[in-house]
Amino acid sequence: MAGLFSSFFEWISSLFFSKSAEICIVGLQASGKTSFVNVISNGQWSEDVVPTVSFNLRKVKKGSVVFKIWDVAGQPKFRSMWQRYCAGVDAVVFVVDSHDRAKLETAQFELHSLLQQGSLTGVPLLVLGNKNDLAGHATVDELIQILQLDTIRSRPVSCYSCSMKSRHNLNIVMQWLSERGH
Ligand SMILES: Nc1nc2c(ncn2[C@@H]2O[C@H](COP(=O)(O)OP(=O)(O)OP(=O)(O)O)[C@@H](O)[C@H]2O)c(=O)[nH]1
Ligand SMILES: [Mg+2]
Repeated sequence: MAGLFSSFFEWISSLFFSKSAEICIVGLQASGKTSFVNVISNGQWSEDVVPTVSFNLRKVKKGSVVFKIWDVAGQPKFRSMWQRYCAGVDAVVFVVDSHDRAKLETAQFELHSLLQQGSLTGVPLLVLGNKNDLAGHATVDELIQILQLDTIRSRPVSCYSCSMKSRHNLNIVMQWLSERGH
């Protein structure tokens, strides 16, 4: 009963005290960016996701935070667009397929090229090591090392291992993103 009452109270307060956060999601193709947006917006995970062309803009309300989310395509021909959508957002989410170890070096290169852009100065970064439901995925410690996350200065950086399929760690990811709301 107490739980029901507090959920009701949270729902009422979210109607009156909503915050907003603008998020840009980038990363190599097939890392799971669109899957992430699908799972957090309607709970649906699918094996058949159409590769994104250019970008999608979605609005998602979670608790008291309204997220404006740029889901930008990851194929090589679209990567030069990333910086345009990342400029001035409240957080950049960089998604990697932690099971596809052969692509981690390219992910490292693309991440650091993006962060060099002056328009992204100070923007918080969240790195998601997605697909941790697959055996042999890279751990957070491995991702920190291979993606050279410990060399990133002048911005908050966090890294979580997660799975859009099993939803592992999605609560903590959404908590991190909600803290970017204002
Ligand atoms: N096993 C597993 N597969 C996943 C997971 N997340 C996404 N996938 C699959 O990975 C494939 C690519 O997912 P997308 O969400 O389209 O990837 P994307 O990063 O949006 O790709 P682009 O739009 O081309 O940049 C799809 O077949 C998804 O079902 C996960 O957590 N585990
Ligand atoms: Mg996509």
